[in-house]
Amino acid sequence: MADDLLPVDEARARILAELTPTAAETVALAEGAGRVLARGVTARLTQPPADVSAMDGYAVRAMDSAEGATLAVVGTAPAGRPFGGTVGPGEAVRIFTGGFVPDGADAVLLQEDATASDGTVRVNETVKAGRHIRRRGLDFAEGAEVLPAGRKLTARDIGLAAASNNPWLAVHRRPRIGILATGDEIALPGDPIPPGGIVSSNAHALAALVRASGGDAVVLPIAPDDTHAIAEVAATAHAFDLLVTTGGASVGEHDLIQKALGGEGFALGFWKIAMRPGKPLIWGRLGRTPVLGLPGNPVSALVCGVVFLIPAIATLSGLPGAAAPTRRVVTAVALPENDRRADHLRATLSVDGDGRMMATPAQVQDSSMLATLARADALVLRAPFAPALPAGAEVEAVMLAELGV
Ligand SMILES: Nc1nc2c(c(=O)[nH]1)N[C@H]1C(S)=C(S)[C@@H](COP(=O)(O)OP(=O)(O)OC[C@H]3O[C@@H](n4cnc5c(N)ncnc54)[C@H](O)[C@@H]3O)O[C@H]1N2
Ligand code: MOO
Repeated sequence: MADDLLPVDEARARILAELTPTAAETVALAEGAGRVLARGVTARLTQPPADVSAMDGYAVRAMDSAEGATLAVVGTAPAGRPFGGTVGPGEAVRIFTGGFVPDGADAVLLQEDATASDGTVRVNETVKAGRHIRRRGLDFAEGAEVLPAGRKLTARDIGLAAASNNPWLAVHRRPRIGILATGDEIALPGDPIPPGGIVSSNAHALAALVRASGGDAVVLPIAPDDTHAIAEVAATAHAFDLLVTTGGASVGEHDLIQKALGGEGFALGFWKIAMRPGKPLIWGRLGRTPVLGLPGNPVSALVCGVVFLIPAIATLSGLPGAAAPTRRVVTAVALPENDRRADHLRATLSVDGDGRMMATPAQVQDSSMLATLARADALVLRAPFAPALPAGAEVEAVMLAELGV
């Protein structure tokens, strides 16, 4: 009987449904970029705090400022040093950008439209009431929420939080992701490689993916294919918001993850999904810690990282977790009919003479081939049982660089 394989979207939905955002922590404004607000940011002042000039020129009364009029300059109002008096009939105050518009004035005469001489200024262009004045509260008012909870902070947001006088921000703690690579045959880069062994790439690649997605990655010591060794490392799982394992996910007798975690109270959610690469994905819970068991094949581990781990980190960070955004591109080659597993074809992108984005899937799509994955710009998505497509047909693709992967 064929395996029962869970559809990718359903698997992702089940994973995300079991994750809750991390608690709030307070960080200095300068540390806030890229973090997700746990509480909204409220303006602690009104901006601008009064009517201010948007230009260098003269604060005037519009009714006195028709072309040809001459006004007496009775004071100055640079930014930060308001003029204390009132602008009376026939008077003007020299003003600079950001200066408070003095009482009595209702417009600003642009410096370029004025001729100053000896304590007076001549109006060379009629001024309308309200001209070049930024009204009090134009940008925001004290007490208003300027940034909502759940927002991932951009450089623009940091500027707004600063302007509204917020030196501290309440953000979700970066999700702490434990990464456990298993296998007798794997060795850390630079360490002696056992006979028939392979250098572990998964833990490092996944740690980079976690960091690029806003998480803190903790790479655990490699666990050999031995239930006790895996269980021992897994006993630290409570320290993490999510434990990610790689290897030992499949059906081989050395594929020990489920067996090894069993003794620690592992509750299996699901196993095996309709996806290529990545079929033997495991989802479950070890005590209170969710566990995402990724396949050992390096490309499978990373593609599953894109499809499941990045959205999981988003949800833990307080963002809506969702499938990676896709773009419509054109396949440069004919694609065969797909089988029951949603395919993720590693492809390079180029722009053709008509400006169309063309995707060329690698000819060999083996899930051990990291060089092909590193060269790829995109994952071309092929739904289960998608019909054959001719070259030139449109397909959906995930842009890897946009995800920082
Ligand atoms: N009879 C079957 N065999 C396999 C099936 C199946 O359904 N029936 N599924 C295949 C698929 S699909 C995948 S994917 C792999 C996944 O297997 P495991 O998760 O159990 O992974 P391992 O057997 O431990 O390793 C597979 C492969 O990856 C290498 N590896 C492991 N860890 C790392 C690491 N940290 N860095 C780099 N490379 C790693 C390992 O040496 C193996 O070559 O199973 C298929 N088999
Ligand atoms: O799904 Mo495995 O990931 O095909 O190699």
